[in-house]
Parts: sequence; C-alpha cells; structure tokens
Amino acid sequence: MSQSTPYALELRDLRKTFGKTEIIRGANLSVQQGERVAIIGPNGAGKSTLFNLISGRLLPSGGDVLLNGQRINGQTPFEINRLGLARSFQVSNLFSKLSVFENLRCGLLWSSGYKYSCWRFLANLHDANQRTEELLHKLHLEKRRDVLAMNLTYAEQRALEIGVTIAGGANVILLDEPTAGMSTTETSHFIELIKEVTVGKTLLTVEHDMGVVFGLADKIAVVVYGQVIAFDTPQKVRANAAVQEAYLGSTLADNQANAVLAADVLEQEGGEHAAH
Ligand SMILES: Nc1ncnc2c1ncn2[C@@H]1O[C@H](COP(=O)(O)OP(=O)(O)OP(=O)(O)O)[C@@H](O)[C@H]1O
Repeated sequence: MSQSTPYALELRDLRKTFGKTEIIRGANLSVQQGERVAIIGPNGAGKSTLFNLISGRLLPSGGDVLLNGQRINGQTPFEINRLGLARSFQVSNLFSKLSVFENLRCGLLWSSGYKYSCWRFLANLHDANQRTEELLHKLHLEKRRDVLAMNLTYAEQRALEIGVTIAGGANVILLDEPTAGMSTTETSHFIELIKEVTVGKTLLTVEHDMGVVFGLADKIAVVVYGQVIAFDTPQKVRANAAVQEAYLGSTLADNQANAVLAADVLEQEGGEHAAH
C-alpha cells in the first residue's frame, strides 16, 4: 500500500533466530502515525523479542524495521532514539539520587546529545529548564519537583519513567507493561496519564493486562509463535476466529485468553440486556 505519510513503524517479514530456533518467524505490522497499539500474545510468543528488535537491542536475522519510513536495522539503540523512537526502561533506570526535575532534565538533554555528562551543562540551559517545567506539569508531578526519585511512590516512579521516555520528543514510544505492579485505581489513573502525555504520538505497549489493553489501545496486535496473526481494533480482534483458536488451542490456561473471551461474553451479554 502506498500512502503519502509513511507509517510510524513498519515490520516487514521480520525474523530472529536464537541458535537454531527461529523465534520471530516473519512478523509484519504497519502502525499509522498517532495510533496506540497493544501487543498481546501467549507467554513466549516473542513480544519482548519484537520490542528488542524494534529498539535496536537485538539485530534481526532477516526482514526490515522501518521508523517513519526509514530502515533502521543495524542501528544502535541510541541512534534509533535520535531518529525518534523511545522505549521505557524499568524504574531502576531512573537516577535514584536526583530529583524529579533533574531526572526529566537529564532525559531531555540525553536525547539532545549530552549523554552522561548532561548535568555539567545545566546552568546555562534555560530552554531545557523551561521544557522540563512543561513536562512536570504534563505529568502532574509539579508538587514532587524536588523529591529524589528514590523517595517517590511506585506509581510516581513509573510516571517519571514515562516522562523521561517522552522527554526527548520522540514520536514513537514503546512501553513495556507500563502499569505492572500497580493497584486497580493506580492503573486506571495511569492509563489516562499515558493517553494525555502521548497525544499525537505513536504508542506501542506490550501488555498482559486486558483492562489496560482495552483502556489504552486503538488497535491490538496479536503475536502467536513469532508472527502477528491479527492486527485490528479491539472489537474485531475479540471476534477473530484465528485469535480465539490460537489462544484456545495453545494456551487455554493463559489469563489473557480467558480475559479476551470473558470480555467478549460480557459485551455480548451487555448487548442482549440492553436489547431487552
Ligand atoms: N536472548 C535469547 N536467547 C535465546 N532465546 C531467547 C532469547 N530471548 C528470548 N528467547 C526465547 O524466545 C522466546 C520468546 O521470548 P519473549 O520473551 O520474546 O516472549 P514474550 O512473548 O515476551 O513472553 P512473555 O509474555 O512470557 O514475556 C522464548 O522461548 C524465549 O525463551
């Protein structure tokens, strides 16, 4: 398909072999600019491996990854970051002894090319300070501005982590289970926060929690055995026979399968009740 705006992210017949085992077996995916996509699939399907291939932590054995229309295979994670893709890392990647403000400012400066020595340049960087203030506001962390990252609550640390991820202005954001470890209330707040701070950006998440998937995603990519077997709206994915068969056939015990099917049943029941 040809289109005037390139896809934000495209996987073309992507493959990855570990030893003799092919784990990613010709994955294809075309994500439009601004789409929010949740990647789901049974345990061991290859979701994290896909993220590692996209972000440059792993080299593909075959196929291509395109970011905003540009082939990025073989580039380092840092180079890919500079081209506009940012991936969230775990909380431990925050500077625990720096404040919220300082962490955000370092995230911002890191992607502007300052790397490890960023704090040496801070005094004169009025523009960076201003952009950091804006980010603090977006994240609703103004009141925690001067608190050390290590003293934040878990949910605040995750919010800060997202802030550091988006600080550089990347237009494609990868989040790995962003709400893992949060309570139900924290999760629903956090979904809203992610939506707010990623407006206009393309978002990919690897996600096991179906509440998050349906709360966040415009589209779901279902990865089974190293291939994307479905890529569509949540409603269409739920109704997809191949998805149901893949889950039922291979991973009946998997919580995701149960959640997908339960959500389907609930929706049908809801519809029937509404009709009565
Ligand atoms: N570096 C590696 N070397 C060898 N095998 C690997 C490596 N990384 C992943 N694998 C294997 O690739 C398969 C897919 O793993 P991956 O972590 O991508 O799956 P996943 O879908 O993210 O699973 P989960 O939902 O359980 O996190 C697994 O069988 C895993 O053991």
